[in-house]
Amino acid sequence: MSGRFFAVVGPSGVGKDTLMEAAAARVPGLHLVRRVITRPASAGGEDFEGVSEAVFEARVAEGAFALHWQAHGLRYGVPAGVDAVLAEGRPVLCNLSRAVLPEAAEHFEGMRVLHITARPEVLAKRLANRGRESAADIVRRLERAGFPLPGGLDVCEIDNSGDLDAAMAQLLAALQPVRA
Ligand SMILES: Nc1ncnc2c1ncn2[C@@H]1O[C@H](COP(=O)(O)OP(=O)(O)O)[C@@H](O)[C@H]1O
Ligand SMILES: O=P(O)(O)OC[C@H]1O[C@H](OP(=O)(O)OP(=O)(O)O)[C@H](O)[C@@H]1O
Repeated sequence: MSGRFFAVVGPSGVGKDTLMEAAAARVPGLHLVRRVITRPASAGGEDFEGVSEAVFEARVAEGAFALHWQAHGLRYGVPAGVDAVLAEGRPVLCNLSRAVLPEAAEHFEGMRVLHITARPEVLAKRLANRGRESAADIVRRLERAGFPLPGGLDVCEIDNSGDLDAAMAQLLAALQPVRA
């Protein structure tokens, strides 16, 4: 049986990458997607492949992505190799844009959305502490915080306003197979 694709979404600074890494350390076999991004490889944060616009465009043309989108002035791609990981029966976690969810649901059958949320003042503080973006970029990311989720999806809400362990418990529960 093929593994399940879990789309991790939510506003910038909410803790998506932190939770995904903690989950991978706890759940044997769980695969974290290494995204391709047109961001300098030195930017830090998640483990990703940093490429130029031209390289990204060439990858799109050769069908190297299962899914790709644009956000924050950057381009993001999910390598097509993720389909082989799912075919091995492994669960997959991937950080996606909320805007790309309808397309993702078409590609990944049985996809579950893990919607991570936190109070606005918590987001602002976390982004400032993370220090990866400029103040102007942080303002733009906070403006996007309330972006609504498209309807018709299988969504689990996970509140990460408080300590990480509380959100991890919710995340681990959401990864459990659905019982018939
Ligand atoms: N529950 C939490 N409590 C305190 N700090 C957190 C918590 N979750 C995440 N963080 C911190 O908030 C910042 C943003 O987290 P990150 O995982 O990069 O968010 P995202 O990937 O959603 O943008 C990071 O510095 C991270 O260490
Ligand atoms: O359409 P949205 O749901 O607002 O998402 C926009 C982008 O933000 C996140 O990227 P990234 O991981 O670079 O940013 P973040 O860590 O600050 O969330 C997410 O993976 C999308 O690529």
